[in-house]
Amino acid sequence: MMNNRARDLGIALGKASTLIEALPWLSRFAGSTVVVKYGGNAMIDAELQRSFAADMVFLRTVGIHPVVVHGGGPQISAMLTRLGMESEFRGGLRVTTPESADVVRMVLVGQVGRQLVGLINEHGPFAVGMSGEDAQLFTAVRRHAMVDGEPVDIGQVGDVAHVNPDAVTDLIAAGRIPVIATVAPDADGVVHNVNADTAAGALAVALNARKLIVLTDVEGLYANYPDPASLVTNLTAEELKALLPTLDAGMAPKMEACHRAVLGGVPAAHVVDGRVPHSILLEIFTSEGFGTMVTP
Ligand SMILES: Nc1ncnc2c1ncn2[C@@H]1O[C@H](COP(=O)(O)OP(=O)(O)O)[C@@H](O)[C@H]1O
Ligand SMILES: CC(=O)N[C@@H](CCC(=O)OP(=O)(O)O)C(=O)O
Repeated sequence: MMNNRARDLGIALGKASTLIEALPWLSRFAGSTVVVKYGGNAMIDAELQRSFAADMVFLRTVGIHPVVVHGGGPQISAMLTRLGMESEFRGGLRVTTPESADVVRMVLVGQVGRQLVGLINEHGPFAVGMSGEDAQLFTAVRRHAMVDGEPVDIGQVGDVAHVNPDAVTDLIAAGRIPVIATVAPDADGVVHNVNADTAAGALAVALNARKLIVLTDVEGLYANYPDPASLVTNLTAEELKALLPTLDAGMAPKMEACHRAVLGGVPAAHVVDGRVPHSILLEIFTSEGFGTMVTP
């Protein structure tokens, strides 16, 4: 039987080797911007939210610039239910009336965004919440959902037509962590509901990010969903392009965002399991990486 001293030494050596394994990644990514999309389904547990906040502060402390784009789909649906309103999705996107657009904005900006800002700021004066409306961060253009190959009108739902990166880079230069809610005005000032994966992909391109990391509630992309043996660890943009039309509602916007990011010059886009505490750190600072990685 192993004595306690030998066991403690083994644990200590394991910790030291984890730290030393991080060294090349720490120097490689210092000074770069990483866009992290934090999905509403990965936010359900308070402990996970706290570890997510600590991870963002960890990245900032080692000289990486994290930019958080958050979702909140389940939280919007819960609020709509409380208000006696229906949630309807077409092609993975929420059908958004002027009334539900108000609720989307209230929940993303006033509830989910505030919560994340508060958790990050338990560590110091770092996080600043904003939405696509602030400093003209995003200009939206109305989009349709694709259902059975046909475009369907789903109301006030937008894609990102234009990004003002200064709105974010000014905050980064001041040492802040931007926490972004994805509602955005169109050219006429009408606020649109933008899917958070979509917005994160567009923002990663506009910021010349080193990585886009999408945190969700599944290990990564399954080629043959839901067979866990079909987890795809790496794929190129071209391989992904072939898969996109086959993907179901939840995964489609994420993989489209990864595709848009790498085609737009982001060197790597990842989908990782937000249910695993510190999965972002495992992805960035270990040689094996974590989840699914898309490269150009
Ligand atoms: N091919 C696939 N691989 C992995 N997950 C998939 C796939 N197709 C559909 N999904 C579903 O997508 C979900 C993630 O999307 P979603 O629920 O919108 O999460 P989020 O709130 O993080 O944006 C997974 O929980 C899974 O049920
Ligand atoms: C147009 C559209 O569908 N918008 C999303 C915005 C929030 C989101 O994307 O949240 P998750 O990342 O948690 O799914 C919605 O209304 O649910």
